Amino acid sequence: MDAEEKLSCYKVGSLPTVFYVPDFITDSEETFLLHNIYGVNASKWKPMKNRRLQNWGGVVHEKGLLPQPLPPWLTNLTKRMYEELGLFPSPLNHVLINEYLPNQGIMPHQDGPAYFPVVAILSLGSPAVMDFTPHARLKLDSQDNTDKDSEGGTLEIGEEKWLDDHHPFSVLLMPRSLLIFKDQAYSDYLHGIQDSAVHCYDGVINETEALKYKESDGHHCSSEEALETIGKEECKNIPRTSNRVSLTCRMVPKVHKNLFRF
Ligand SMILES: O=C(O)CCC(=O)C(=O)O
Ligand SMILES: [Fe+2]
Repeated sequence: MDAEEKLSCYKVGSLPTVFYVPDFITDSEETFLLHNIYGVNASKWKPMKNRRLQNWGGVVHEKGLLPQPLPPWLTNLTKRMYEELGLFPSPLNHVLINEYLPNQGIMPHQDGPAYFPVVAILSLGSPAVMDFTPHARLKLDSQDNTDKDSEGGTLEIGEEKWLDDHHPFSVLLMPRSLLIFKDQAYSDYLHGIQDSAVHCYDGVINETEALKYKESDGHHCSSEEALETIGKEECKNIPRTSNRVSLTCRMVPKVHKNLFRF
């Protein structure tokens, strides 16, 4: 099986370019990564308004990357992603690590133009739901909405209409899973995580794939309490009881060897 065939087994939802790989890493690899992430000098954490982050691989500018080598504890992972996924034209050279407290998230956004348009997000710690919303330019304006509404009235919130069969969708990100999205999912959609301590996973595009692994894992997940409630029909909510740490792994094609040669 080549990389493309292998990846097609992990396709979720109706877009051809969203993939969810449950248990991409093992428990001990998760522990190893968290140990290194929390072992760095405190100054490596950059506080943001609603999360904090570590930047590895160098500084990304609009025009490219001022590179720094990735630390050895990340290179096994990036090498594996490069080789196994077969989606990047050259080895991944940039990793952004985000840490979210249970009530923190990230505003809907599109990743910057400096990156090659494939992103691989590894999740650690607490589960979370990531929401994808079609870009505003793909929204029919309110006049169009009213025209298309069969009742002739105004649309309720949540009934927005989108061009070309674009629809909002959500993905449940379990610990140790890998989410990959590219092309249309990268350029036509914003992605974000709500900053609430409870996430609803009703209707996520990968419910089966995400929950299949929960029964058998038997490990001591930092979010065990949260996991217990998952999968019960009456309660499709995840209480985010502990921190979530994500590793956003990407490739910046344009690398600047010299600081002054931008
Ligand atoms: O934490 C995540 O899963 C998403 C992070 C993200 O979208 C980003 O760093 O651009
Ligand atoms: Fe992002």
